[in-house]
Amino acid sequence: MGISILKSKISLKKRIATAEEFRQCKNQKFNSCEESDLLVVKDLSIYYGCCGVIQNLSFSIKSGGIVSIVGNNGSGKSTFLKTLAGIHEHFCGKFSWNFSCGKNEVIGYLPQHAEVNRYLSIQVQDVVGMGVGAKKKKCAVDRALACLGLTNEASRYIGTLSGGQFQRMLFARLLAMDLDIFLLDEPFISMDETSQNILIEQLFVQSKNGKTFFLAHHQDSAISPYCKHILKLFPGTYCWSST
Ligand SMILES: Nc1ncnc2c1ncn2[C@@H]1O[C@H](COP(=O)(O)OP(=O)(O)OP(=O)(O)O)[C@@H](O)[C@H]1O
Repeated sequence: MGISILKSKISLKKRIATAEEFRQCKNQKFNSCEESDLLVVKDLSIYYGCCGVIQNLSFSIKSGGIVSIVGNNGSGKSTFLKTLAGIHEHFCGKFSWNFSCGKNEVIGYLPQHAEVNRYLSIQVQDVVGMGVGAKKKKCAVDRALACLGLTNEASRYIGTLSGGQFQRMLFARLLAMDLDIFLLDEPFISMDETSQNILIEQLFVQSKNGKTFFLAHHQDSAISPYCKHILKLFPGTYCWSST
């Protein structure tokens, strides 16, 4: 079992969204690949051993936008993201990514507890540039750092960052890779309001430009008004809604 790929010839229609747009408008139409679904989930049940975590989940989405995944502790948010990432393979039913709806087939995954040794003598800019080819590196890293408000932190050693700055650095690393699909597991952990707002603004702007984010978080998060779809997980069931 694993991730299957649907073929399609549809291309993304891109437009540039701005931070100003984020502030002024949260109900505008989202940019999307209009004729084909980016992800189809059908009768998906996910297990640890014989213990079911998620049962008979079905939905489909087009590209572009933020999918909010909420639920109590232990409801299966992380497990669902791990399954979509191809890390957890104990499931039945199916899900299919239509990668040709976007331009990059690599999925960015930010786990809830990233296993990064903070005591390595490595600078922020080096971490952010890790997944980028040499030619594009400087430009991509500078842009990602600026997006996350980390330009002044570029040459700091990662062990000196605060928890919130560290989280933003990990997201900047994914942004620098110019991916189209992101799975973010509680990215607001350790973030104060300022850091959260920087990240929320980026998620919104990037989603309006055709990127798709799956975001596990707590229900009262400030990101909620900017989400295109909401998946609420309950024991043995779920609720899917779209704005
Ligand atoms: N490796 C594992 N082996 C067995 N059971 C697990 C494993 N990881 C998680 N679980 C169980 O699966 C269920 C879902 O866990 P998961 O971490 O996906 O929930 P969550 O919604 O992300 O929780 P939280 O909000 O606390 O992060 C929980 O009952 C948990 O105990």
